[in-house]
Amino acid sequence: MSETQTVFSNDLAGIVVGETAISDVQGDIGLLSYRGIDINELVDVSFLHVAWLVVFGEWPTDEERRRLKSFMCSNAQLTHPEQDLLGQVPRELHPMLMLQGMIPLLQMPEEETLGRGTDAEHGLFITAKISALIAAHYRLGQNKVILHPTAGKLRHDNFLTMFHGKAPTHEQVRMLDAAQILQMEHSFNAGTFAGRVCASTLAPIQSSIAASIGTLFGKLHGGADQAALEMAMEIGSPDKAEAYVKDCLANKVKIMGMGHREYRTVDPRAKILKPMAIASCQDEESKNLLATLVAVEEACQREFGARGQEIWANVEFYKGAVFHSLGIPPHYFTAMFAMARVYGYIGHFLEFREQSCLIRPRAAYVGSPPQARDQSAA
Ligand SMILES: CC(=O)SCCNC(=O)CCNC(=O)[C@H](O)C(C)(C)COP(=O)(O)OP(=O)(O)OC[C@H]1O[C@@H](n2cnc3c(N)ncnc32)[C@H](O)[C@@H]1OP(=O)(O)O
Ligand SMILES: O=C([O-])CC(=O)C(=O)O
Repeated sequence: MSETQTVFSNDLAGIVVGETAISDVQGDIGLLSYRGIDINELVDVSFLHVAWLVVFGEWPTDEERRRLKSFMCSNAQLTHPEQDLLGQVPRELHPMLMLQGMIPLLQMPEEETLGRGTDAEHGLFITAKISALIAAHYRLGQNKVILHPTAGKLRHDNFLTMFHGKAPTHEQVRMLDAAQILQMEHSFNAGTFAGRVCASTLAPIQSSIAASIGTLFGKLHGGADQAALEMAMEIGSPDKAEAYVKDCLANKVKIMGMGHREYRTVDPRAKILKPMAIASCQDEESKNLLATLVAVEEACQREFGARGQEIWANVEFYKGAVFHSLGIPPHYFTAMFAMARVYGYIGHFLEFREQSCLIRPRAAYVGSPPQARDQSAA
């Protein structure tokens, strides 16, 4: 056991627990970059190219692009055994629980086609399967047939077609690409950290990704996307937002999609997603939802301002409005988040394994002191 200074922290806020070269979250000034490139510059780049950059730290060559595209398409089709397994999953099970359960059951490919090692091959195989699992789970829940990807189509063109059963517009694909790029990676967030802890025991990549996905599910983390849009639906209209916010604050209820552990200003992803939501919410119902979200954000800022504090929307707040405009039901939002974040998880798994060590903190024991066993007791 190494001699280290004892630091006590329940929530690890502000504690540095490792190094990473994958992304940089500059919370004070609201900047996020992947591999040294600001997300504002990455948001319009091809989705799979950014994914490769996040995972491997360099842009793919032309040959790697070609191989990756075809690898993704061929694996975004569920095999018969995979379809049978998914068929056993209760239809009403939350998609995040379905993903966390299904990922370790996937049969990993034996051959390597991407030339980046077994862990990377398995990780990217899982990314392709996640999109297929989400679309198939949704369609089974709708009593519809499972659809397969079409070779040559863009990744999210295929996904939206497999989900809805009809081809999306070019604009919808572009919007989903951008939203997914924005969610791809975020340093040592809870889900990624859980995956690193799992990787630290030398568990395989599918265990690490499943651990991350289980952690992403909670409402204080990735699950806030579903919760934020459902909150707007429950509030119903912008004029009721102020009373809702006051009531939450009076009862110490957190407002979903607001606040962040690292950002002390607006989350740079929310800054991009808000105008996207404004552009995409066109029908009356979507416009009302969006106006309700805006009213919640403003009411939060007024209430916190009155106490001399600040609060800002995070990535989750307006993302739901964008997904809603793409016809994605709220309980699939977090699974869509996982579908993007998994590239970050893979990058961290590969990075961590380069300098692997067991992560095992210490606890302050506060139970009864150890006692000698009463020998007279039976
Ligand atoms: C992808 C992601 O994971 S982004 C985050 C998604 N999560 C959410 O949107 C859930 C809502 N937000 C929250 O619960 C929090 O802001 C968190 C969990 C994200 C960050 O929490 P922490 O860093 O622990 O901040 P903390 O909870 O200490 O907040 C500081 C103060 O602001 C308050 N606060 C922070 N966020 C909120 C919120 N959303 N609603 C109401 N009050 C809030 C806290 O109650 C606390 O007040 P206090 O000092 O009077 O006790
Ligand atoms: O970093 C965090 O704590 C949460 C977050 O924004 C993310 O995971 O994208």
